[in-house]
Amino acid sequence: MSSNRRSRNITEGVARAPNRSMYYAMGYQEGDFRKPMVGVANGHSTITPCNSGLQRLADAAVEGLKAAGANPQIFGTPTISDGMAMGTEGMKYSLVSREVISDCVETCVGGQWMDGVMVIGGCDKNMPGGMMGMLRANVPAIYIYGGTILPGKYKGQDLNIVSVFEAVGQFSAGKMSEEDFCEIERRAIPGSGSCGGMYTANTMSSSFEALGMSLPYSSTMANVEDEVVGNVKQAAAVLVDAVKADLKPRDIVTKEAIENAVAVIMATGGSTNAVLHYLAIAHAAEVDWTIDDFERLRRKVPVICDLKPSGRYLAIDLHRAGGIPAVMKELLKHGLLHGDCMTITGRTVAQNLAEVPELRADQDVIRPVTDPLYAEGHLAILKGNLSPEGCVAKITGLKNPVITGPARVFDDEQSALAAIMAGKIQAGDVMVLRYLGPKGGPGMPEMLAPTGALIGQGLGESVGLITDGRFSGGTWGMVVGHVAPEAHAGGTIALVHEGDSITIDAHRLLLQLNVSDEEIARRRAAWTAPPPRYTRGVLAKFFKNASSASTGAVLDRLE
Ligand SMILES: CC(C)(O)[C@@H](O)C(=O)O
Ligand SMILES: [Mg+2]
Repeated sequence: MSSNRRSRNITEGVARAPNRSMYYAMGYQEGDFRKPMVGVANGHSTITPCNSGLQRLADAAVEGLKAAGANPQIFGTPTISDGMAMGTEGMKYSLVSREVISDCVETCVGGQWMDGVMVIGGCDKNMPGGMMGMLRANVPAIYIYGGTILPGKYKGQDLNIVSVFEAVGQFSAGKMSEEDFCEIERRAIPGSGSCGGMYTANTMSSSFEALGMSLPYSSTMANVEDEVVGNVKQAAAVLVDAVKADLKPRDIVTKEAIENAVAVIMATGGSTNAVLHYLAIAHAAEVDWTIDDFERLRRKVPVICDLKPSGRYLAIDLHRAGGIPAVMKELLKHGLLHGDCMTITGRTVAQNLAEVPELRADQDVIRPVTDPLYAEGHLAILKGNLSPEGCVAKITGLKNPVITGPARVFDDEQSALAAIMAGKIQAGDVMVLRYLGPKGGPGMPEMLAPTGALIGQGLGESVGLITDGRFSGGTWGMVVGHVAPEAHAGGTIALVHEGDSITIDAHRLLLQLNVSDEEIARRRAAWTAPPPRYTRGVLAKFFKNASSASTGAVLDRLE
């Protein structure tokens, strides 16, 4: 056992007799105090299908760690369900839960002097929250993704959660029968596992393989399949080896590793949330990374995976086509990954990929770099007088990459959704959803309800939507999120009047309010910040401490 065994701080020496005595109650025997103590951050929860299949993984983790000669210590991490909270006040707690999870991991690992930790999660924020906690604690660690969900089935159609959000728009526009609407609602989510497209959960899990912090093939497994249990057992042995080698997360999560992760996110068409989360992950890792780094990578890395929301396939189809290793092998072959990055396996990216077969000819989920879906990445950083700090848009596959139109201004999500459902939003409009940022929301909620309804009504290509809030990984269309500075911080988005002309230009990466500087200055002089929506509890803490979306909306930026 390497000299770095941190747990000796709580278990060795005469003075630690009272501390040790507590461990005997946990079944420790004399010899156990020389073994590494490894935490298992168990995200199991019956709140949501994303996390309802995790207990058997936590049980396998305990078994695997004991077999590898470690003392496992299970502790819980919470989750909320983005899919259940979407469109409600509850969605304000979604990004907050990222911070709560990272605090849980950091607190338990630090408080108990753990020698290593395995974090097991499912829903969207579990992954970034777990990674941030692992990086802050910086003891040998591995991430276990609970696994994606299988598709629901109806009338020969593969269904997933985004099918239901889009059905709301179709049904409200009279484009779907009530029977179909109700059947889609009932059948879209067939069991446990995280949302099935390349939405936020699968985006973050896939990127962790590229980051080097989870095992090859693990990020696209289906939760209901037995292979996820085998992955946990293998991960337990790998983690104990990493503890012995003192291989810590910050030895792995370097700037080059983050570039690998972002390259895979671009190649797979991943969620806009990845921008926010990798700004936060880089901050936790003390890696020098800014919002402009995404644009540098976007220009280099093509979209080579045909995945929902804007493509055809689900994460399970990607798994069956070769998984993230197949994507990484294709990118490495074309010099789009750093092959020398160390990974949790103790081997480099290139060594991990050496045995991975070339792209199979019998699949069309993953395309060769030489014949991509889109020659450049999809996650673009737009700037302009509406978002001088930068904001995020998915810009591939847009029929109308440039839109200039009258602003339709809403200071909350519910009134915007009501306007869409009532048919009050027309083609050519640019919806402005504001006071939904990190402070204004607070909690920077995701806007899948309005964007899904626009798609369902067939307005996804003709109506622009900008917000200082976020989007779900299931969002696509002419939508721009993370506008910064946010309205509550006095950003220009707060000064937009109904009917103002706004331009969203995906070619020039521009988000512009077409009003004179003098008029904007006059409006700014007259603007005052509204009072905080919450004055107690986690939302008040988030309001007080959250940094701008352009720096990850983190709570521990001291400068
Ligand atoms: C409900 C979804 C699709 O999981 C969304 O929350 C996301 O961010 O992807
Ligand atoms: Mg989400």
